[in-house]
Amino acid sequence: MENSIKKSEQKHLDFVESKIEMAEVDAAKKIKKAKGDQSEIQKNFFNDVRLKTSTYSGQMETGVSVRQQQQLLSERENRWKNAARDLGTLKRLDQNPYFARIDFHEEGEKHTETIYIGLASFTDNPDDYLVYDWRAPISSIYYDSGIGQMTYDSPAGPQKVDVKLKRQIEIKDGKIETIFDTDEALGDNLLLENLSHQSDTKMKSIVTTIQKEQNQIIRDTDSDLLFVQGAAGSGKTAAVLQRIAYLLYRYRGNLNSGQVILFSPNQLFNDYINEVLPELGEQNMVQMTYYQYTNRRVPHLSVETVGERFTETHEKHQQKVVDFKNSLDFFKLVGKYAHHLNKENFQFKDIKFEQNVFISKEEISEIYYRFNQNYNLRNRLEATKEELSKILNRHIGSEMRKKWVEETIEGLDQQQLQAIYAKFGESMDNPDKEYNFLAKKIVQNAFRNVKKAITRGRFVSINRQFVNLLRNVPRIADLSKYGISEQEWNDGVEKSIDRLKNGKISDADISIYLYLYDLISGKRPDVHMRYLFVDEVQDYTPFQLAYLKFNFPRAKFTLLGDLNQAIFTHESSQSLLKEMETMFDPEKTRVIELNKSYRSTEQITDFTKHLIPDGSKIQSFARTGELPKINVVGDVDSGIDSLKETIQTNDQANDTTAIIAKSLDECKRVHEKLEQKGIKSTLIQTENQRLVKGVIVVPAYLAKGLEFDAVVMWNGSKQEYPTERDDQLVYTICSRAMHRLDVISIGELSPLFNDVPKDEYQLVTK
Ligand SMILES: Nc1ncnc2c1ncn2[C@@H]1O[C@H](COP(=O)(O)OP(=O)(O)OP(=O)(O)O)[C@@H](O)[C@H]1O
Repeated sequence: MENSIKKSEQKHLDFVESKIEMAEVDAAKKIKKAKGDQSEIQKNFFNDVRLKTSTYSGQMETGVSVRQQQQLLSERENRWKNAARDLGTLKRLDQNPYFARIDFHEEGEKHTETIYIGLASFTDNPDDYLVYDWRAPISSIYYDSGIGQMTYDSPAGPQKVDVKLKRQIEIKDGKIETIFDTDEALGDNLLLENLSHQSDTKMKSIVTTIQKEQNQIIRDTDSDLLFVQGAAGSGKTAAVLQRIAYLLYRYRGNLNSGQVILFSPNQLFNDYINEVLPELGEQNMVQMTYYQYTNRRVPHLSVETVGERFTETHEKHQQKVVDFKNSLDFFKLVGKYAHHLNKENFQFKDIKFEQNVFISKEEISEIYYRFNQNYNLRNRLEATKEELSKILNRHIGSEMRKKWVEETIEGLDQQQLQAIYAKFGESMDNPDKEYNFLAKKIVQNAFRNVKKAITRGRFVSINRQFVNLLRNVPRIADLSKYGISEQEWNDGVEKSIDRLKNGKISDADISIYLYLYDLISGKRPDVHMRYLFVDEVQDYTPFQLAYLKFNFPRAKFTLLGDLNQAIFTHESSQSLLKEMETMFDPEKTRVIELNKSYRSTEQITDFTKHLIPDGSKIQSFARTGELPKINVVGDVDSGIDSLKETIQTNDQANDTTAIIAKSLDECKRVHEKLEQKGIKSTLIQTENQRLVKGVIVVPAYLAKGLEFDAVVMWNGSKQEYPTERDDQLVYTICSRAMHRLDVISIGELSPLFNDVPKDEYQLVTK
C-alpha cells in the first residue's frame, strides 16, 4: 500500500519536474532573446534616433525619438530581468518543487481537489496550478487545519472546506524520500526531524513546518501593532522572517523590501538571519540595530555601545533618573518642551566670519521670534534661514564695493580668471558687468562658510538646547512622582554634560537628543516605510519605541520579544506592552503569546523554565536528549579542565560548542586559558564579527537571538550571579542550547538554580 502511494507520488513528481524543465528551457530562451534585442537596440541607438537639432521642432522630435528608444531599451531590460527572475524561481522549484499535498472538498463543488504546496507557485497553463505558493490563501489549509471541516480566508471571503488528506512529502534530488500522512494541524514527525538537525551559522526557513499559532503571526494583515510575546526558542524570529516573505508576496507590486525595516539586537544576528529571505525567494529588507540607527546621525558623538551599556552600572538613584528618561512620560515631556520653544528659550550660536561675529545669536533669536504665533518650529526655522540669507546677500552687495575685492580682482592672473569662468560661465563683453560678476563670485566665495552655516542651520545649537532641556526638567515635570529629588536629577544632568564634553552620549540620552533635534529642525518623518519589525523588543525602552513610531508614522509595527529575556531593561520591560498599547488604536492591536519552545530538547527547556518566575507556562517540545549538567568546581583551572572535557564530548557527538560568559573580560580569560591547553576557539568580541564554525566564546549580550548545538555557561557561580536580578540573563544564556547544556560554576552555585528540581539535571562536584 505504502509502496503504491510512493510510486504514484513519484509519477506525479516526474510529471511536474518535466514541466518545470520545459519551462526552464523557455525562460532561458526568453532571456537570450530579450538580451539580444537589448544589445541590438543599444548598438543601433544613434542610427535609429532622428537627430535634428537646428530648429526647435527638430530638437523636440529628437527628444521624443531618444525617449522612445530609451523606453524600448528599458522595456527589454525589464523583460529579461523578469525572465531571469522566473528562471531563478524555476531553478529553486526544480530542486524541490513542493513539500506538501492536501486533498479537500470545497463546499458547493462536485469533486475533491488535490493541490501541492511549495516555495513558489508554478503553473502549466495560466489557470492550471501544479504547485501553489505556501503564501497563497489556499495554502493556509495546510498550516491551520487537521483532517475535517475548516474555513479559510479565500480572496472571495471565508470558504468552507472538508479536508480529506494532509500529506508531507520530502523530496531529494528528484526522488520522493519520505511520505507522511497526518491528521493533525501539523504532524510532529517532520518537525521533530527538522529540530534534531545540527545548528548552523545561518538560520534556516521553517516553511515546511510552520505551526498554527505561528501562522497567525505570519498572515496577520489587520493589526497596526502586532505584539508577540514568546518564550525563548518559540520561533518568534523564524515566524517573523516568514511574515516578511508573506507580506511581500501578498502585497506584491505595492510593497517592496525597501519599505520593510527590521531592527535587530546586534550585527551578529543580522548575519545569522540573512539567508532566510533569499531562500524564500525574497530580497532582504532594510536591517539595522537601534544603535546603528542613532549612531549614524551623530558622527560628532560616540554613542554608548551594546557592550558598554551592558557593563555600566548605575547607583540606585541614578537608575531612577535613567528609568524616567527612558519612559513614555519623558517622550511626551520633550514634545511639550519643544512646543514651548515657539515662544522662548531656543538656543542659538553666533554665525561667524573669520573668527568675528557676523550675525550674533541675539540677532538670530530676535528674527526667530519675530514670526507670529501661527508659525511652528519647522517653518520658523525655514523663515529664519531665509531672513539670514537676505542679510548675507545684502552684505555681499556692500562688500563687493570694498577695496580688498578690487585688489583681489586686479591680482587675478589669466589662469585664475579662466578657472572662475570655467566654473561659473562665459566671460562677458561689458567690462562693468564683468567686474561685478567677478566681485560677486569673489565675495560669495569668501562668505561660503557663512552661507553653509545658514543653509545647514549651523546656528542652531543642539548641544546647548539638549542641556537646556535637561536643566528645565525640574520645572516642567513633577520629579517626586518618579521618586527622584532635584539634587539627584541635577547630578544626572552634570553627568550628561561631562559626557558631551568628552564627545560621548549615553544610550538613554541619544534618543532624547535626536528627538529634540528632529522637533526643532522640523525633520520630516519617513512616510515611505510600511512595516517595521523589532526583534528582542524587551531590550527597548518605551522612549525608543515611541521615537521609532514618531519616525515611521505610517508603518505597521510587529514587535517580538520575551519579557523574560530583558538583559538591559530588567523590571521595566514588564510594563513595556502596556505603554506600547497606548500609542496604537486598541482596535488594531493584537497580542499573540507563543509558549511552546522548539529550540531545545525537552530536558533543556524543562530545566530553563525553572530559572524565571513565570516559566511554568512554557511548554517543551517532545524531543529528548541528555539532562543538563551542572559542574561545580573548586577553582578556575579545574573549571577549564571540565570545560575541555565537555568540548571533547560535544565534538564526538558532532555538536558545536558555544561558551557563554557574563562579560567580555571573562570570555577573554577563558579563551586564553583554552589556548594554553591547546584548544582552538574563536572569541567573539564585537558584534561586527561573523559567526564561524567550531568552538566559540561569546559574552551573553552578543548571544541574543542566536542558538548553538551545545552551550556551556561559564561560571554560573553565586559570586557571578548573586541576586535574582540576573535571572533573565541566566535564562537567556541557558536557552541558547539546542541539544546539550552544561553549567560550570567556580565555587558555590548561584542561588538562581535553586528552584530547578534535583532530578532535572546531573550534578557533578569535583
Ligand atoms: N515551526 C517550526 N518548524 C521548524 N523549526 C522551528 C519552528 N519554529 C521554530 N523553529 C526552530 O526553533 C529555533 C528557535 O526559533 P527562533 O530563534 O525563531 O526562536 P525565538 O523565539 O526567536 O527565540 P529567542 O527569543 O530565544 O531568540 C530555531 O532553530 C527555529 O528554526
